Amino acid sequence: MTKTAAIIGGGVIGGGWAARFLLNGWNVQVFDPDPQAGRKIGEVLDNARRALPMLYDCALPDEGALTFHASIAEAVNDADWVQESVSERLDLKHRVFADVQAANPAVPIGSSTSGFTPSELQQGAADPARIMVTHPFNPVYLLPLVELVPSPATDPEAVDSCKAMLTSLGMYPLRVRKEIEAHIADRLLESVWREALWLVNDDIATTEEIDNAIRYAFGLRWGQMGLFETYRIAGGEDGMRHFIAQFGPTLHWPWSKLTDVPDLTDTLIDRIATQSDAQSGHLSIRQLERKRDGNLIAMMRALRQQDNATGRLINAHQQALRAPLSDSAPLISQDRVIPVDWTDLNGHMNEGRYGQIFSDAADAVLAHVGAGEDYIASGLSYFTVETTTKYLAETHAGERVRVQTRITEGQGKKLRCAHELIRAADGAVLASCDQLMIHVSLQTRRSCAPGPSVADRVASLATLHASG
Ligand SMILES: NC(=O)C1=CN([C@@H]2O[C@H](COP(=O)(O)OP(=O)(O)OC[C@H]3O[C@@H](n4cnc5c(N)ncnc54)[C@H](O)[C@@H]3O)[C@@H](O)[C@H]2O)C=CC1
Ligand SMILES: C[N+](C)(C)CC(=O)CC(=O)[O-]
Repeated sequence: MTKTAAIIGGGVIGGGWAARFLLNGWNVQVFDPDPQAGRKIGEVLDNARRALPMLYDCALPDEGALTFHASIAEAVNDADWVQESVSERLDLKHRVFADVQAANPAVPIGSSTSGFTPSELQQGAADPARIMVTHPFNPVYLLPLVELVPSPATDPEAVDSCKAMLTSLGMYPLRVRKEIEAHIADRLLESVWREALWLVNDDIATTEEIDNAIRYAFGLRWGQMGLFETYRIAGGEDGMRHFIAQFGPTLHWPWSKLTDVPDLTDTLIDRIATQSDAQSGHLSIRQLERKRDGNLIAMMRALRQQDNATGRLINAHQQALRAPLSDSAPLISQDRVIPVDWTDLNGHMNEGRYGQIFSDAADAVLAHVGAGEDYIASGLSYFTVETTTKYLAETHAGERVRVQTRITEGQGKKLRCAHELIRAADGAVLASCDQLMIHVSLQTRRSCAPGPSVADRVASLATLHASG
């Protein structure tokens, strides 16, 4: 049955949560007194619809229904999960929890708070056991981390089910073992932010120079290895011990101003805002969001290829999402969205990627007939010996497509597939590919007859496709 999330507070973060839930098939019920909330969430959702499906090589679940409600009680009434994302004020959050628990006493509540501890959030609550911190990162629909912070009063079962729920949304719940203000990640971000404010305040660097220092170097390192693994390598062959021996003493040198914070005077705020306008003011926030999303997708897809960190998480989520093929005529061998890194300077999908999608389609067909990973590990496989591709219409990033495949020849060593790439929106045929594969032994690297079960599966699908 479709699950329902109530989002209380539909700003930057509530909108991101709404998109994450909706695009993973949940219904979403929003309460936010801001008359602009519907428009703002709609715009975030448009960006999310464009971005999130591009991360995967298969289709996401059908989108859930989004509704707006006139009160907290109405929004949470039948909800399976409540995500509180109101402004960062403890009194406001307490009032929201009171209203939620009066309307739906059993529902678990996650708070997006950047800094409050769960114990602080639970003060005065009717049922503290249902309340925990689930702190996400912007954009919530793309970045997987959620800091999951219970207090000793939080029900451990509610924490376990929250963990499972977040995983099913493709997120990475990091269970924070001891509650602390600003959790783990924001403590780290705060350090960099404070140091950066000093650098601008002391007129040592502009906002753009600081951003360049991050994005041309350690920002790239952090995205795939974090801090400690990176510094282990920086220690050379002797690793962390050598790193600390060399850079330990510098901790006592004046390399940081973190013991102190600059006053946010009007002059400093003006300087930061003016420099930031000069750096990025030519783009609207929505344009910046789209630029950010495209970069994030390209980086995360690269990490998928390496099966590393966030990439490994997305690969595992895709395994859970991918529906098995059924013996239809034709087979639906691919159902996906064209990702942003598949397009070229002409602004459409590059011809090399047609080869990729038809190759992925063939892999799906081979797995379906029993010639997948285990079969290949046993020393048998198919090699492609000929393809003829016709490019019939342009395809663009963000478009949902499917590949329909018929087995047109399936006797002996030969397996011939006729693939058609179809645009989901209007059924237009975008390309076709005739692909001949020959069964081989991976020991001799020469052709040989397939195993009996694979031969039977291929032959029976060829018969089905000849008649269907
Ligand atoms: N902006 C960020 O980068 C991040 C923020 N957070 C946390 O998420 C929470 C929300 O922050 P943002 O989305 O940035 O703020 P925001 O200002 O964009 O959105 C807050 C929303 O709460 C609504 N609101 C105010 N009172 C309300 C009430 N009584 N009931 C329902 N809605 C109400 C406002 O109308 C507004 O739309 C905060 O706790 C913040 O610390 C967490 C991660 C990142
Ligand atoms: C600035 N911030 C403290 C609100 C940041 C966060 O909480 C997480 C993020 O997305 O950077």
